[in-house]
Amino acid sequence: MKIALIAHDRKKDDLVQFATAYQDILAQHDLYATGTTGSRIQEATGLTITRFRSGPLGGDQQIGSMIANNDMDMVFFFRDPLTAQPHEPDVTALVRLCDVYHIPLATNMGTAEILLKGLQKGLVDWRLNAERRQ
Ligand SMILES: O=C(CO)COP(=O)(O)O
Repeated sequence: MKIALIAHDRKKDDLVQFATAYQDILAQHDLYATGTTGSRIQEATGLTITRFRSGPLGGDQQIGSMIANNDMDMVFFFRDPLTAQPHEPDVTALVRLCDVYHIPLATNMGTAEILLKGLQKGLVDWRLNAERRQ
């Protein structure tokens, strides 16, 4: 499975904590992240992560491009609902593409835990068998 990990600045500690707690599961998958989030998780866990640009510099759009190419299976995007982002249109676009392509998306820790436990139990395997859409 290809999994994207993204967090806004005030949510990065949460995502690092999450990735640390579940690193054994995450290590079994191909991980992608926006620039700064990826660095933080790599430092904390040693997980191998393909890093894109920082979110405000296009990283959200790079991950969105993978989704549009049906090349991403799950997204953990810990958004900060209390801080305006300079690249808000990119944030909205990424969430929208997840909905367009039926990509499981967790935007907070509560959903993230359920999603990852579901992944571990094989509940998301339908993605691997699904017809590739273009
Ligand atoms: O801004 C982001 C998501 O919208 C995240 O980008 P960084 O991981 O580079 O901080």
